[in-house]
Amino acid sequence: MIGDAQTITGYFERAQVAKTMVDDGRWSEAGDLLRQLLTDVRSYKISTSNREDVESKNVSKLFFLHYMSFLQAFLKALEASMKLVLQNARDEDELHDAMTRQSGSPEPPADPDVWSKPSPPLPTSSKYNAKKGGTVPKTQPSKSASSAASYAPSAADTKPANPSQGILPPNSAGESFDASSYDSYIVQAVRGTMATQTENTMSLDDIIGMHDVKQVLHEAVTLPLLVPEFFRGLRSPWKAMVLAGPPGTGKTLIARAIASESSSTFFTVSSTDLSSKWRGDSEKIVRLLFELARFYAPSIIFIDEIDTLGGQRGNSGEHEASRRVKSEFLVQMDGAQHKFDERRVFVLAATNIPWELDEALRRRFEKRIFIPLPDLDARKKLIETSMMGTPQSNEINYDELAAKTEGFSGADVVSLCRTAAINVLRRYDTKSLRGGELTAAMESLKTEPVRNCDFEAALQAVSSSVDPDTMLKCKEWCDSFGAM
Ligand SMILES: Nc1ncnc2c1ncn2[C@@H]1O[C@H](COP(=O)(O)OP(=O)(O)OP(=O)(O)O)[C@@H](O)[C@H]1O
Repeated sequence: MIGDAQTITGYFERAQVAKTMVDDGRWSEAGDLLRQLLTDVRSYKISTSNREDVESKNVSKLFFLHYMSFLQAFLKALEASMKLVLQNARDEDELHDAMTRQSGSPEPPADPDVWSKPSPPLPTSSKYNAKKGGTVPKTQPSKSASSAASYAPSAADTKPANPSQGILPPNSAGESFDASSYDSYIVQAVRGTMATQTENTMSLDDIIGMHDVKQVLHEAVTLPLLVPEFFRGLRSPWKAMVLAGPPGTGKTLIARAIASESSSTFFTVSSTDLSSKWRGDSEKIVRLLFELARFYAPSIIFIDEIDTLGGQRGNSGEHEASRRVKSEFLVQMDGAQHKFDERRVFVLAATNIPWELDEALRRRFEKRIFIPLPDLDARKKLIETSMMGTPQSNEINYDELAAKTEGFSGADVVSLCRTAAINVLRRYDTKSLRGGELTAAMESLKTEPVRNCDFEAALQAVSSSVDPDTMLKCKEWCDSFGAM
């Protein structure tokens, strides 16, 4: 048993070392260590030499199995996350190499700040959703599309006839997008990061509260698709809307829900990505984003943190590159609003600091809506919904709990419930349990109801993440410029 325990502890220590390597960006070393560790874990056999009797053998076996399965799951998760990070790092390198080759010289950035601050890794997977009247097939990037060659055109093949081939799926009419005026790495960038589409089956009913916002979105996005003949002339549908409110109030959630409910293609992009990721190519990316949105219409382009893109123009701190991206964005918004009425593109943006918005951009968002913190009813419903499926005691008074969470955002309320659900564990001394005892205790804890005391403890640990001053400023901006 002692030998087994020592070996297992050793595995944990090596796994921790591998994780540190991943955190430090030492991918290759971490990969080697993980591979070796996995081999060792798989081939490890429990020793029986130091077992005295059958009972102790069984206990140690259970203990062993419990930890081995935990360790294997941990290693697998670590390996998967490392692969993802590696892929992102490789994509960024290839993208950068391709751009350098393209321009013929290695950078000297005109905008050093923009170049030197890398954005966090962007999502790489992207799937196309079912659209009205047909299903857009999921993209299966071809071998060449996903390889370095697709990012970095070779001398012999600088520009393929249609770089979207193998990268972009046909639209619902079966047409292929002609991306011949774009380099394939730009198409890949938009396809892989900005054109990520929702696969969710969310509905507006999943959003708690926000009745007015849901109504406006229903009128602006869903109804014009269902009864286009009504939305003519003076009734032509709204084209752009900005949601302003504190963090964690469900702005992103509502964007996803309306895209899903209206069966629209969903493009989601953070403006930080646009303004800093691909210096010099950002304008092209914005252009392609809008072109693709029209091609796969009906579409919703969701821009998170629009303030980053649409900050006050002419500010001394504003970089030339950011200015160009913003100008392109304004041009594209106008294009989306006038020329392609039959190809519905709805631009939805979100911000926590609306007062930072450029005036020109603000005007283009015809609807400017304040997303408040959830009220008492909404908080109660959020608690009830979050707790659904988790055993809970009848003693819990949701009205009282809702009253105690005044000032919480929706995300804070969800966090409170999660903390309370986990607090069940703290009522028991699981630290002293081992092997079969621990397994049995955990099994019975699954059905142990969450009690008032768990919520009380959670309320000590979780508080509102919203700064009241920022929230007030947000509300004041909406009172001055808002339009429901
Ligand atoms: N009205 C709501 N209905 C249901 N869940 C909500 C609601 N508001 C917040 N939540 C919960 O909070 C989480 C965070 O919400 P979301 O990311 O949409 O907020 P956000 O306003 O976009 O935040 P940020 O400004 O930080 O991007 C959601 O995943 C959900 O669990």
